[in-house]
Amino acid sequence: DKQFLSQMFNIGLGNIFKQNLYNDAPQQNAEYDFIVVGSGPAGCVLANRLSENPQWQVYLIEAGGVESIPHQIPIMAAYLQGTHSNWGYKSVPQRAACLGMNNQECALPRGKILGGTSSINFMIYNRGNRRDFDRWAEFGNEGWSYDEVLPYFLKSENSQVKGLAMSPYHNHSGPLNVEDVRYRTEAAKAYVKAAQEAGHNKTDYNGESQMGVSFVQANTLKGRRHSAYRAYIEPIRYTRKNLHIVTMARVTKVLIDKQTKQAYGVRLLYRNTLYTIKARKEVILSAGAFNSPQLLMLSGIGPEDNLKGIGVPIIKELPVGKLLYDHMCHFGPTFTTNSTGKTFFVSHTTPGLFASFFAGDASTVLSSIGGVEALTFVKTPHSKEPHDMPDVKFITVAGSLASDEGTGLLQGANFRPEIYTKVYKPLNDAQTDHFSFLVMQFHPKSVGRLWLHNRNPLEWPRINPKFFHNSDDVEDILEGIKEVIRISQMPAMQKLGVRLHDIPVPGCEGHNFGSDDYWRCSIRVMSYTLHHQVATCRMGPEADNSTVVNARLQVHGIGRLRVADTSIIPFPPTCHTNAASFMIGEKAADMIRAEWS
Ligand SMILES: Cc1cc2nc3c(=O)[nH]c(=O)nc-3n(C[C@H](O)[C@H](O)[C@H](O)COP(=O)(O)OP(=O)(O)OC[C@H]3O[C@@H](n4cnc5c(N)ncnc54)[C@H](O)[C@@H]3O)c2cc1C
Repeated sequence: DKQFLSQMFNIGLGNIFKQNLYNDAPQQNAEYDFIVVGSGPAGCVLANRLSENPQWQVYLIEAGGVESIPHQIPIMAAYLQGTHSNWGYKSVPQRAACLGMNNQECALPRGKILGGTSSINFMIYNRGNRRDFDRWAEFGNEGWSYDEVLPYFLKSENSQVKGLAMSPYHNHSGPLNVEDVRYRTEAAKAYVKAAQEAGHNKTDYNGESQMGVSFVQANTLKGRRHSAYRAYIEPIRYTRKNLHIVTMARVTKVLIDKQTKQAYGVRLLYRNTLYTIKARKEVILSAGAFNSPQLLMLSGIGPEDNLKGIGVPIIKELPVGKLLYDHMCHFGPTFTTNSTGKTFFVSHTTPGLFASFFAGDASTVLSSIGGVEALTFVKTPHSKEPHDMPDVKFITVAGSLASDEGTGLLQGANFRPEIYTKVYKPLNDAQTDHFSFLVMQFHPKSVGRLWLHNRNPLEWPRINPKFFHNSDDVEDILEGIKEVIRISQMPAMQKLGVRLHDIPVPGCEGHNFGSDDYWRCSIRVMSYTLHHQVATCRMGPEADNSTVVNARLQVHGIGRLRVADTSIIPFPPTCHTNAASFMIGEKAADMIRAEWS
């Protein structure tokens, strides 16, 4: 069966064929109206919306390739991190977090593919708290309050979630599909009930209030991944003649006139040749929270000390990469039930399952979005946030690191093998039914940064998220873990015989299992980022020396250059970041259209 899985990975001939046939290979000194660098959600939206104007020639440049069969199968999400669709970044070794990872390096995957990270992510659709956006606006970003961004969330959404047909918070005619996950385990159903027994309301977390529990809303279409590529590019790729797309092409620099401080194009590496591509109107960086700042710095826009240190002439001094927020979580706790044989393990996969999936059956385990089933937004007792602002979230996941038997998830997250062999393999061996929680903190006090250690554009930026340098962040997650355990003791859970899986994680055996100190230790060992890096090109008024772009997403002091992706988000949001990236793309496209039309 494992062999069958690996064979599935190697299929994709149709895509390779398409990629060669429809690739708009660069021509030296070619000119377009807009150059969009990077095809994540923001880049795909921009490419689509700007090319709605037939007068405008748009060039979308993507460093990676195209989706193939495994990208479509939601349960395989974690495996995609082991493929070329992932840039494969790792943090510098951490001293206060990721202690369970090889060399204490946290894995920081990012999509390198047409569709960007939306083609390898876990497909959770989650927009954020009203107060997040109101805070962006209060920070000096005119036009970004909740009431002003909601129309752009709606514009992108095609909701098919049951019970939301009449909700003013949802649209049913946008390009990006949102639906329920049809495959649901008994444990998840019991959990949603138990959370309500514990006092958490059932809610639509993308609606009036986030607070409470809900089954997850997913970016899938009939049970298959619906990425930015599928939603915004595929439907127009072969028909819209003014949209030009090149894949496997890497932008190495933005070209900026030193006198006028105007961007006029990009340098592009394609099949070992460097090209100059020119923009008549604008260059838009949508290369993601690591690569947009990297490209700015390679182009002479960044902190003076860093650029001087690597010998890049400075065009504009700005605090690019000086801020980096992310959402850390604790992988666990895991709970067992008193049954066996129901939990999905990868060795249960059969060719028949794949056959029914591709025949259109969206109800099998293959449509489960990497095992994610329910979300609970919680304000813990020690939180000083307003009453409607959660500080932690619980992600209910079918199974655990045992589900893929120590393969995709373990390797993708860079966990040391003994984490699996000691803590999770016993669940495999006994085929014990179980489920887990990722307990995530929304508003960390720890702040990281990103910098370049040389000017080679093909090298990784250095990334130090400094997770848990402020131990208040650990305390928030500890509060969350205690609440999860309380919910597990509710009648609906007890009917399944739910109990805490109590094998201590390696490195924490010295603490009494279940004590606060045990969990504090476990939080630092089993730290697992949810990959919501933001603020590396922070949006805000120019007078604020922590910001890189203004509210129109224009780089301060540079003409014809914008950044539009999650790097502009000024504060850690109360959500996952994919939906926001679509919203940013929609809003950016509207602003650009208004300015150039
Ligand atoms: C494993 C994982 C799981 C996640 N799960 C979820 C989830 O379930 N729900 C959720 O809301 N969020 C999730 N996220 C986060 C979310 O997917 C991202 O925040 C979002 O997709 C970011 O979009 P973006 O447009 O900012 O950039 P990206 O999607 O990162 O896109 C950037 C694109 O630019 C390209 N690029 C970069 N540099 C260059 C260059 N020099 N030249 C050409 N192209 C370049 C990249 O290859 C990439 O395609 C997850 C992230 C990860 C990594």
